[in-house]
Amino acid sequence: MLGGNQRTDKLTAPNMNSPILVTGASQRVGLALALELAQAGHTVVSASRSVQPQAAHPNIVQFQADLCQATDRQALIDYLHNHYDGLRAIIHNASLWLDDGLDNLETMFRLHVEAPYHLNLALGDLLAKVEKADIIHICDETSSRGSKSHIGYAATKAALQNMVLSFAEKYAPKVHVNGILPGLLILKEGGDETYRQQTLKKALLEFEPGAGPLIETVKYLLASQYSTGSQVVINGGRHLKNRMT
Ligand SMILES: NC(=O)C1=CN([C@@H]2O[C@H](COP(=O)(O)OP(=O)(O)OC[C@H]3O[C@@H](n4cnc5c(N)ncnc54)[C@H](OP(=O)(O)O)[C@@H]3O)[C@@H](O)[C@H]2O)C=CC1
Ligand SMILES: Nc1nc2c(c(=O)[nH]1)N=C([C@H](O)[C@@H](O)CO)CN2
Repeated sequence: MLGGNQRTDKLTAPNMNSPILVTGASQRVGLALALELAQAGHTVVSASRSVQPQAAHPNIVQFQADLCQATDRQALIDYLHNHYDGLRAIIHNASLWLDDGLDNLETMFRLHVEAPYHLNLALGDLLAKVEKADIIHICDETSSRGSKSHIGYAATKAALQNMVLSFAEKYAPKVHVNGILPGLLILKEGGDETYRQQTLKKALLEFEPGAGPLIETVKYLLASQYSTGSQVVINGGRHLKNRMT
């Protein structure tokens, strides 16, 4: 039973002329997400600095871009406007988990804040051309509690999280804008076992989940007809561990 402004399921079906832009899809979580969406029939435009053979799929277009650079972002914006009728979704996944320092802070600001801000503003017209459009910001659960070891990373992810609220209001009702706040997903390759064990024990669910929880959440949000301005936490209950009760 569909009423009011509800959309029919057929509108969430993959539309080959309205791709999903996934930033940072050359490895790990972003790559797994891009391949999952491509296998579901979506056209995926993947924007990263490197082009990877692992991302080769008939439905994936790899667009090489350093999203810290406005000129590269503009080239991506122009490409999308020149080649597609609309844009089904933008998933801002590109990120750098850098140590603290002024240069690294500037880099993370450019990637986590400036790039999503620029792309959301410049691509709003393409998103508005499809019935069901989404913007998803991949934030971090440290956005809301800080991180003494990654102050700049957490601060820039917090800004990314805040922009969910502003763009959700700006683009309603045609474009839904939501944030995903992961805890642990995939540890860095080659990390030491001590760090791994310490990290796993920070959550109630003491295991390394991989890309799955994020992919499931993206699929839910793409299908949702009543979610915007939401922040979906997927952290294994980390916020409840070792509380001062
Ligand atoms: N892994 C985890 O446990 C957690 C991850 N997250 C978040 O989930 C998302 C995915 O995480 P994960 O897969 O580990 O991330 P990675 O750091 O492994 O990959 C980040 C991606 O961003 C791309 N990227 C980096 N810099 C740029 C740039 N200047 N321009 C364009 N693309 C760039 C990289 O591609 P390339 O180098 O080719 O440019 C890569 O594809 C991220 O947003 C992350 O912050 C949040 C919490 C936990
Ligand atoms: N861009 C990235 N962001 C984050 C990463 C990563 O590898 N790349 N990793 C983490 C950690 O796994 C953290 O969640 C647990 O130590 C956080 N963000």
